[in-house]
Amino acid sequence: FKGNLLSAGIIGAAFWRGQSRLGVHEGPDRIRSSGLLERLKQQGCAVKDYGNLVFDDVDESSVGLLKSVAAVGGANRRLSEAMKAVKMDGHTAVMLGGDHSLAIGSIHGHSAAVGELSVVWVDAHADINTPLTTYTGNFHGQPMSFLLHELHSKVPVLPNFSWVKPCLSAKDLVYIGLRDVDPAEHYILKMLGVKVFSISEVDRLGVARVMEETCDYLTTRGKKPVHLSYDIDAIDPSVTPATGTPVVGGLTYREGVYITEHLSQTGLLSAVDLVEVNPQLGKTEADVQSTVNTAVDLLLGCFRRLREGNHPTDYTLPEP
Ligand SMILES: O=C(O)[C@H]1NCCC[C@H]1CCC[B-](O)(O)O
Ligand SMILES: [Mn+2]
Ligand SMILES: [Mn+2]
Ligand SMILES: [Mn+2]
Repeated sequence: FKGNLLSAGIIGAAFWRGQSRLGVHEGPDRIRSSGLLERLKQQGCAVKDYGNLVFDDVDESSVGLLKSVAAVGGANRRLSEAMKAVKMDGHTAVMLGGDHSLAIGSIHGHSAAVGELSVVWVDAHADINTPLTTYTGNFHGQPMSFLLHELHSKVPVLPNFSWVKPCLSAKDLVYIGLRDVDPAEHYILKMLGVKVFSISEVDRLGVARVMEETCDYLTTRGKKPVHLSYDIDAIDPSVTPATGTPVVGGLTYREGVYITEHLSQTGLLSAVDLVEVNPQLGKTEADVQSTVNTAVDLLLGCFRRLREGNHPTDYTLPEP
């Protein structure tokens, strides 16, 4: 561990086949071109860009209503290998999506490097349908079912998915921002006793208390590395409209950034996904820019940016 020097390892995952709205694969390069790496360096963070993953074309096999099964499995296998490598290099990993099916590879690869971890999932949605409960067949609504030990017996064998081993326990998962959850997902969350701070809890407790309770809950059984999986649609669509499944009544910009600031100061943040930014879905260029700027600010908050201001640790005042 390099003292308290923060170091970000960036992986672009320009992948869209976990859902059906074209454009989300443009997310990584759009976030980069908005200055993410430069801004990270300006705030004293070391940065290594691992570029965008190259995903092989696969012969698709339809499995019931499931869409792009082999492509999703293959892309996530590639991402898992890349995430493990970035973590083994000692960085805090940053996975730029792409759709949320990519959390399968991101969390799997993170766990391959660090072992047991905890997950904070910030999203309007639980993304915990199994391949048998999904009604859309879109894998961005299913990633959590492949990761949880407790759901392993409910997930069928699928082409290109045999490499996935469950790596997360339900007690090490916290959701923040839920406001559009399917009945099957709600049943699963209750059955497994997963800790959920829906938007109602954010309203009731306030985001500061939600974050205190999240961190207390996750550190009760020992401090594990934290994987933050941030779906941009957790934020209110008035701020981040350029996304595939917007839902009214989301987190404010301030609440969204507070979440990342709080997790950053725990010192436990080990990997972050920033997914579902779809530049093609903004009505105006301003809509797209607002969405992308928010994504960048959320990520800067993960690397100790404070809204009060920052200065480089080695800063000295100029002498006359
Ligand atoms: O399973 C699904 O397809 C649906 N289930 C209910 C919420 C909307 C959608 C999944 C959205 C995936 B997300 O969070 O990555 O946008
Ligand atoms: Mn999601
Ligand atoms: Mn979502
Ligand atoms: Mn989505």
